[in-house]
Amino acid sequence: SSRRSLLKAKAMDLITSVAILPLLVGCVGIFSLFKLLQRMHMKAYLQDAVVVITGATSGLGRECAKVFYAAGAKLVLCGRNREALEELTRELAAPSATKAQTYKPYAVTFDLADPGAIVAATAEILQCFGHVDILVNNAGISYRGTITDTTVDVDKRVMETNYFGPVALTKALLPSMIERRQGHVVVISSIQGKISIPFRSAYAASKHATQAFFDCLRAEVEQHEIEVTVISPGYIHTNLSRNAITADGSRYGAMDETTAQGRNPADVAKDVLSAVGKKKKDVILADLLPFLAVYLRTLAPGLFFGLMASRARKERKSKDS
Ligand SMILES: NC(=O)C1=CN([C@@H]2O[C@H](COP(=O)(O)OP(=O)(O)OC[C@H]3O[C@@H](n4cnc5c(N)ncnc54)[C@H](OP(=O)(O)O)[C@@H]3O)[C@@H](O)[C@H]2O)C=CC1
Ligand SMILES: CCCCCCCCCCCCCCCC(=O)OCC(=O)COP(=O)(O)O
Repeated sequence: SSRRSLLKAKAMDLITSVAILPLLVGCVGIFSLFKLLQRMHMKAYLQDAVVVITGATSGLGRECAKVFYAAGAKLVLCGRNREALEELTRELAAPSATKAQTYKPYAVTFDLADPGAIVAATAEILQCFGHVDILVNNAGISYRGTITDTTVDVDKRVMETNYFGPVALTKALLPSMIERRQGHVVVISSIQGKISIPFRSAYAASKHATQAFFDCLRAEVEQHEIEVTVISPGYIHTNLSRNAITADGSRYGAMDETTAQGRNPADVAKDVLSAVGKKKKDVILADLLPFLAVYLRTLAPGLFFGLMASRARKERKSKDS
């Protein structure tokens, strides 16, 4: 009887391996096919798409310009510094390995903190290629300071650049997207649009407002076939901390260690391209700790606020010593 049960066990092994193997092969095959179709769809979506990128003069915006250009997008590059935009255009025109058909970008210069300039810029943007398919609201400034020392003018400046500017530009471009029943609004927010850390009040507030506004927009424009993607990166190695403003409105001017140790902007730009190509709705591009912090804020707010208070105490102490 022991021989019979051994045979039975062997037969069972054979049956399960015969059944599991094709199942595994099938799953891998379906997954690969799904990935291939996704890549093909992404390629078709980005090739010839008219993409407007704000803050294209440096950092993440500049790298986004490179990846969207290489994907065959028709770019409208925005920033305040015309020379930097022209230099980028020359760099993009240099021979590269891309197989996609590429197009010479247009440059539109305007200050996002100036509502009048946004109206004029919108007309110029729409004239470049006749319409806009994808708007990447990337431009932004950061801030460092204590709430008690910071003038309300500084709060407003950060809000104007990071929140009212993108909101005004989006509102100005939306009617033409709605009319075509086609469009995609992307916004580069921050992990600080989901959690608030000490000495970043104006910046975190502007990014929380951004998250809220574009979440509302997503729901409202779904009926017009318009996509909305909110991207929340963690630290990136750019000039963000150097360009940050302080409590009295002066430039911070230093490269913080957190920024210096941040992700390579070229890698983040690839993730942005992928999120846009896949029409993702909300994406966090950060390391494990900030990622967990977002969940801690929701699941155990008391603990999160305690950690932030201790962070504030430590930072104040290290500044005083
Ligand atoms: N670096 C980081 O750690 C992180 C960055 N982010 C976000 O990424 C985005 C890009 O920042 P990043 O590349 O890091 O920083 P950079 O300082 O390198 O780039 C900021 C860009 O925004 C533009 N800009 C700033 N103010 C204005 C304005 N008033 N009008 C028009 N353009 C303006 C700048 O253009 P100009 O040449 O005119 O100054 C520049 O191109 C920002 O929204 C930032 O909040 C999010 C998470 C982390
Ligand atoms: C279950 C365990 C959870 C542990 C959580 C511990 C909490 C740790 C706090 C981590 C804080 C991360 C802050 C990340 C901030 C960030 O990435 O900001 C991106 C920016 O926008 C950077 O701008 P800045 O001007 O501040 O350089």
